[in-house]
Amino acid sequence: MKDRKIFCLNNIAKIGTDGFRSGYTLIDSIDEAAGVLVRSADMKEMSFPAGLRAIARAGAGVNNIPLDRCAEEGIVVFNTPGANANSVKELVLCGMFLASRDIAGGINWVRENADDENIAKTTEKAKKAFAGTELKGKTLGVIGLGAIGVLVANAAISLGMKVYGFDPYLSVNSAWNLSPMVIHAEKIEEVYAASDYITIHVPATASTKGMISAEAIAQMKNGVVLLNFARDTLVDEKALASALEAGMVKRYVSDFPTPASAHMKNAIVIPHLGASTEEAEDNCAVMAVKQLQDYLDNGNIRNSVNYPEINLGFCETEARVAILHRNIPNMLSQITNFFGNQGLNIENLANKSRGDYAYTLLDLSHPMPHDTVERLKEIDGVIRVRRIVENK
Ligand SMILES: NC(=O)c1ccc[n+]([C@@H]2O[C@H](COP(=O)([O-])OP(=O)(O)OC[C@H]3O[C@@H](n4cnc5c(N)ncnc54)[C@H](O)[C@@H]3O)[C@@H](O)[C@H]2O)c1
Ligand SMILES: O=C(O)CC[C@@H](O)C(=O)O
Repeated sequence: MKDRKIFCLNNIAKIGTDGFRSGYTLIDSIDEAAGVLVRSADMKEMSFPAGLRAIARAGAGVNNIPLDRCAEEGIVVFNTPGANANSVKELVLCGMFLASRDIAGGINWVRENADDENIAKTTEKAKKAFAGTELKGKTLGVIGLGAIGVLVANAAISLGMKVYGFDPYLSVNSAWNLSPMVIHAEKIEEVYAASDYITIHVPATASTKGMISAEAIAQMKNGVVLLNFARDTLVDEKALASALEAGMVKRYVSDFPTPASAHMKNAIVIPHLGASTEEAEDNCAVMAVKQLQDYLDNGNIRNSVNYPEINLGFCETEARVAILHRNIPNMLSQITNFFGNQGLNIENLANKSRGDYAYTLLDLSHPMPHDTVERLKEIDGVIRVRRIVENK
């Protein structure tokens, strides 16, 4: 097997990296890397070496990775959908509890009065300043019903809340997993109008940037609690700060400290702990490493965010070749003709597209001539060719 060098841009749980088979080595720089494992490190301005074939994000959000540039450079990007969803769900529930009574203020009060001999007595007088309300019977709006949103919605139902869910792109899997007690909001405005608590669980993209705008906040109930465990950029922080000052938004619970949110009145800001549990870190690392190895060793793509999924299992013929290319007419016939003209029979072939890009993975009856990769690269529209397996 060819040597496979992997660079970890963030700390990746050992149980994941222990899963690399022999032939893989962890290295200290990206320069020689065939694969990168990353969590939240910002890769948007990084330049990538010519030998880099894949980036595996141990987590859900991929707004730290330049997906289109990677596709253009023949770098397949993976994430690990759902692997940290339970961890985030638990922190969202915690956020709702923290917003419902001033638990943090109460804990601080106890610390500040730790030397008071009569603290047990003064507690009974002081505690009314930290009292609040229950979640049971209140209404929660969940925007984005993916891996996390579904778990949050279902848990809130168990807590006795009335739950509205909004997701115009709901997947079949989410629909299967969602409690039938969740009320289907056809418009986001229904969620704004009905909810005492609103939690957002959508990806950070150009279209979701600033979706919690002044206009959106104006449609929410006075005194709403807003929870953001998705990304800071989803919220217009200027509009939110004014709404918190005015009491229109009672509390903002966020997992994303920014210079603005860290100073906001009535904000509870957590240092990005959503995915920081042993279980989530292990799940993400194991999944990321499996997907990365399956791509590097077998050419199979699972859970990519910039190339289509393809799985041909293990190669059982003499050779396998992987071709990343543009999604334009005549690519497949040029590729199959190339092999046909050399008398090489294609035993298995998979071809799929995703947006502007496509992937062709094929198994051949006989070993390939040594110049196959270079000659395939000459076809207009081909981005990267890899000779994956030679079973001699
Ligand atoms: N705080 C953390 O540590 C942490 C951990 C994991 C994920 N996240 C963030 O949470 C996001 C969601 O994670 P997930 O695992 O649930 O992802 P997911 O892909 O499973 O779910 C996202 C859902 O949002 C929906 N959606 C997209 N655009 C929408 C819109 N405009 N309105 C309503 N719904 C919309 C999609 O249809 C999908 O169902 C991630 O993209 C990431 O940014 C944060
Ligand atoms: O890796 C982390 O700690 C956070 C990951 C989280 O934001 C995600 O999008 O999965």
